[in-house]
Amino acid sequence: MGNSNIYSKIIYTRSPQTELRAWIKKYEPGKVFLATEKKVDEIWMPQFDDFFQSEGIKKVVIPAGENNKKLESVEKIWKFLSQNGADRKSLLINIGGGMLTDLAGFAASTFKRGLDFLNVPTTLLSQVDASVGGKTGINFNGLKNEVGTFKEPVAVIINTDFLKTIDRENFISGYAEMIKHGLIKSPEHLDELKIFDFKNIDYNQLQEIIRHSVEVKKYFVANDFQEGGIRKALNFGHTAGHAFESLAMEQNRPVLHGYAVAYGMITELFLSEIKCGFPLNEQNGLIEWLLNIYGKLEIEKFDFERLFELMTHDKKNESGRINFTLLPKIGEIAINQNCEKELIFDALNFYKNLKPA
Ligand SMILES: NC(=O)c1ccc[n+]([C@@H]2O[C@H](COP(=O)([O-])OP(=O)(O)OC[C@H]3O[C@@H](n4cnc5c(N)ncnc54)[C@H](O)[C@@H]3O)[C@@H](O)[C@H]2O)c1
Ligand SMILES: O=C(O)C(=O)C[C@@H](O)[C@H](O)[C@H](O)COP(=O)(O)O
Ligand SMILES: [Zn+2]
Repeated sequence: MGNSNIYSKIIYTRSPQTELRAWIKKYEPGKVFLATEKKVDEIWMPQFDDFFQSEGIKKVVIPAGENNKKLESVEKIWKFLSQNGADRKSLLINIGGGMLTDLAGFAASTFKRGLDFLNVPTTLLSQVDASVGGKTGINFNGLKNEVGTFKEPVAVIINTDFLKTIDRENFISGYAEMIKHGLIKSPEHLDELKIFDFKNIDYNQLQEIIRHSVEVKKYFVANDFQEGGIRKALNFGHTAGHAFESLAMEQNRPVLHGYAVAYGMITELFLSEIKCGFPLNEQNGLIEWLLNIYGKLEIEKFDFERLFELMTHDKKNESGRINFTLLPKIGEIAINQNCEKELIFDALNFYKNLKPA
């Protein structure tokens, strides 16, 4: 497993065009390209179109939404790059949420075996998590991120102004990954999240909190780029969370990724108490808080087999065993926690019986 101590340059700015101009200058004229998605294109690109046109940058636009994080969309980007003469020394600028940065990062990292890409994340979730750390990928066969690569963007340009146009659901979806960062590494970060007023957002304060979250992500990425060990911390809540997300998708009642992670964290806090002695009083308080923000995905007993089956595809599994990342306490992780089917069913039953807030 390759470890890496290098990571992309992360730039916080309220003037993304200035930063972009400096990056574009590093590449040959005509060899810089732009990928975005429909909604971001409509809301934000009118402010960028003149700039990109003046730099001679061509754009490909993908339909918005998680169901477009798929092979056909990758092909669309590959074709665009191919038809416009992209080569190994080219740069692809990705502007969008996590769907787009995962997808276009994957397209860039595989086209001609990999060209540079730069992420400009436009959702909270992509600013604190998806655009950073080099996991790229697409969903395949009903499974989350089933095909992907590890390749870091050359830079990530974070501008909190983009967050002024995202809706409340997408804001709190991103918030779940921040809560995860607090739980796995930083009680201080968790405390600031508990008191942050996200009904009345102070964008300067938000930028600082985003920075704290990104620091947690960077720590694990820098120490274990290809997830051989401690990077699995960043997957807390995701073994169950991805199963909930896939189940909801196949039952035509999709949930946002961060919501699924919140449901997954509730389930895995239960397992954390049983397997690692996570304090019960704190577990109760956290679950109540999460239920209050995220509500519940209602599940039935007959869903348990399917959820378990989905978990058997988790990327942390080894030798047919389902491995969770669990917490002995806030800020401490225990990776590779193998749980048997019976215990997983107990956890699902615990989740099922919770009363929505
Ligand atoms: N690579 C990683 O490490 C990593 C980490 C976490 C999540 N992810 C992935 O990220 C994806 C979720 O990302 P997401 O939550 O950003 O979803 P998303 O990209 O689908 O964006 C959410 C919604 O917000 C819209 N949107 C984007 N920017 C906007 C803006 N500035 N204003 C208004 N609307 C805007 C989009 O069109 C979409 O409707 C999932 O596929 C998840 O698996 C990847
Ligand atoms: O960066 C990581 O490592 C993560 O696990 C971050 C997660 O929030 C993210 O959802 C990631 O895409 C999940 O990866 P996967 O390997 O479980 O598909
Ligand atoms: Zn996630």
